[in-house]
Amino acid sequence: MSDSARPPPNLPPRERREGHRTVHVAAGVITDPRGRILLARRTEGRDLAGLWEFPGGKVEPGETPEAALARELHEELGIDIDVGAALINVPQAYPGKRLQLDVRHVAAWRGTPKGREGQALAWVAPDKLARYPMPPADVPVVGALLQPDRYLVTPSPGDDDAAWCAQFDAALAAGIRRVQFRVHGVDADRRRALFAHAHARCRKAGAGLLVNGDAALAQASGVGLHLRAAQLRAFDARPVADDVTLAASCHDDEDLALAQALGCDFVVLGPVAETASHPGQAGIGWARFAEMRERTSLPIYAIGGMGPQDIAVARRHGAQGVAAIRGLWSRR
Ligand SMILES: Nc1nc2c([nH]c(=O)n2[C@H]2C[C@H](O)[C@@H](COP(=O)(O)OP(=O)(O)OP(=O)(O)O)O2)c(=O)[nH]1
Ligand SMILES: [Mg+2]
Repeated sequence: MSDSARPPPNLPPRERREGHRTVHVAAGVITDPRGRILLARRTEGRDLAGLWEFPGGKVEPGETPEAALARELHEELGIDIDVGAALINVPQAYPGKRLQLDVRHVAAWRGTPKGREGQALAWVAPDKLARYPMPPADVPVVGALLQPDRYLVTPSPGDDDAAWCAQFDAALAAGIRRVQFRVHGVDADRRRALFAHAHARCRKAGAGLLVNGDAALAQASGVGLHLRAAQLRAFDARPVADDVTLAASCHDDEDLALAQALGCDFVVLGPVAETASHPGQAGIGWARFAEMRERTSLPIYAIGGMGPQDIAVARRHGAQGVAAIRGLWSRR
């Protein structure tokens, strides 16, 4: 191999060996007045045949993703569209290629969608999307459509449990809908009381609650379980029932693979940036985050120095959104 043909050395080993090319694809979330979403079934003879996808196709050289989406939806469905807000851009490794799946909302459309290339179409209610088998890159897309973009991890209460409870309520009032209960440095009675508060308030707000590390408490109280990275190696099967939310903290490719194998619903990956709790310790950065995201088919929250202001950049790197303690804990 000549020097000029050699891929850049900063790519991880697998990509370097296989010399993956990147394919940019623009796809659209088309919603009807009843809130149903249009899926198309990939036809026989193509890659990922038989799987359901968000309509769209490859961005041609020199074309913007917006123009590509409008062109593809005209060609494939016979509709004219106005491109809306970006939903998520998912980097995903497929055999022999790297996909960048750039998904936009379709703000408005004219015409009646038809499968002009022989593909089956389905209008699917959001809560039924999981019934449609999809390519790996679409799992984070469905996550971005259905699940919260912020995941609050509770701080420890120090010596003021009342203030902790008040701030917990303020976070829910500010729109937090997914919470990991994690408190250190309190005895069992205080912990029980703080958990009871969190549990009652989340139920009332319709927020999902997960407890850090404690499978028994999760089972007994009917909340989700968030596994610490070290716990990923302690289980060889999903430690809670299928209808109980399971999540995990991940730091590297091996953690991500274990979390996916255990059947996690989502994971947290980082630290992406430097955090107040580990000053001077650099994060992995967005490029590395996206690289790890490529080999996982799960919604992934970015953690480490994150706050609401980072959600947009997180989505551009394939993240579900951000997870944080300080960055999401309301300041009164
Ligand atoms: N449109 C679309 N493609 C997806 C999704 N998820 C996913 O992995 N893909 C992959 C499948 C393909 O490898 C690639 C899209 O390429 P494609 O072959 O459909 O491209 P195209 O519509 O331009 O059609 P073609 O003429 O090149 O066959 O992206 C999705 O939700 N929508
Ligand atoms: Mg297509």
